[in-house]
Amino acid sequence: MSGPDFVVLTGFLGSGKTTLLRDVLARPEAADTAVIVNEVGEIGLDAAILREEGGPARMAMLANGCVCCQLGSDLAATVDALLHAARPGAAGPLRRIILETSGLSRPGPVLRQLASLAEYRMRVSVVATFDALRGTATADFAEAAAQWAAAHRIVLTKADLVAAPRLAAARAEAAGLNPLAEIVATADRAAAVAGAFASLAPAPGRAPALPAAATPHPRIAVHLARPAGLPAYDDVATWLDNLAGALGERLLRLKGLVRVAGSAHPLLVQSVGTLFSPPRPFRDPGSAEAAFLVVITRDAGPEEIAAVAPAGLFALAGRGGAALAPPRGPLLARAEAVEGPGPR
Ligand SMILES: Nc1nc2c(ncn2[C@@H]2O[C@H](COP(=O)(O)OP(=O)(O)OP(=O)(O)O)[C@@H](O)[C@H]2O)c(=O)[nH]1
Repeated sequence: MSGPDFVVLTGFLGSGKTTLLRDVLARPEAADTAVIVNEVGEIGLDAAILREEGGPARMAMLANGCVCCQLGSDLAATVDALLHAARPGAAGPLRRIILETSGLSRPGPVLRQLASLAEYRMRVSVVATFDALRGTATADFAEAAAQWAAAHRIVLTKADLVAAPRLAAARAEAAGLNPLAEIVATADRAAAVAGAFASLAPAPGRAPALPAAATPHPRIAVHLARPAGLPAYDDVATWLDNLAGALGERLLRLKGLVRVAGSAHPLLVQSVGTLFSPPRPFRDPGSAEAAFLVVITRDAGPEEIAAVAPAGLFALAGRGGAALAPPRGPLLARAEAVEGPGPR
């Protein structure tokens, strides 16, 4: 049996995370939702209603049964406390936990902390806000680029402040930055709020379409890598390791299905930043022939990826900016296993 959905709500400073949270908490279906916020005051909670002072998590029960909790120093302990908290009058177990992260944080380290809670079998996903008014203006911040690239879903905010053509353009920008993400782009605020936190549908086992034009920001590139043949597992593992080492923080996201010699099913391979989920067989029948990796990078051109050893393992197609920065060389922080979201 699987546990609750765990949504990491990310997005740059001022992009509308707290407003989105406040709006979802006002909905009747939020009764089985818990939220973890950095600043209790942010969503208009009176600190005085927080009833647990000494425990690992300070909590408040909202009128509709939703639990609100302040992030403690230890995320795992906070989540643990939430899942075990008594909820008077609540119908059943929590169905969803939403963590609002700081506007200047990257999702990767949060996902790493969640890996220690694997026993709860939560379905973890990353939802990022994208300010329709500002668009890609914040993409020069490495954190903003990392947030969008990590997202399974990107929600356009401030749609009420822009005209329909700008909303459509913003949708295309978001899709161009991360073709793996589902995009919620609607001027209907209620639909946007509901869509932002709905359970994610499984993704088809095929490569997403690359944007027809360059990505909407010159420093962010989306590459489609296809294996040149049927590689050995060890060669793919070495290539991924070398890619993470060569790009370091410039590797924003990687996801795909790769057939390897001796395996009946393609392997689902994915990372958020350089944090890799353990590769696992992807048994979707429609994916038997699938073989592709989508690699989203910042300041890294296709030639740099093509040079990763073993060279020639993948053939590259790419869209995006030129390599602006020289390779930084292997980072000490290496790929680390995280329990990522399921195949999508
Ligand atoms: N008109 C309009 N204003 C919005 C919307 N979303 C957010 N805002 C405004 O934008 C500002 C920032 O919104 P927040 O929700 O606080 O953004 P945030 O991402 O939580 O910001 P940080 O906590 O600083 O990272 C506030 O003044 C909000 O009222 C929206 O959909 N429409």
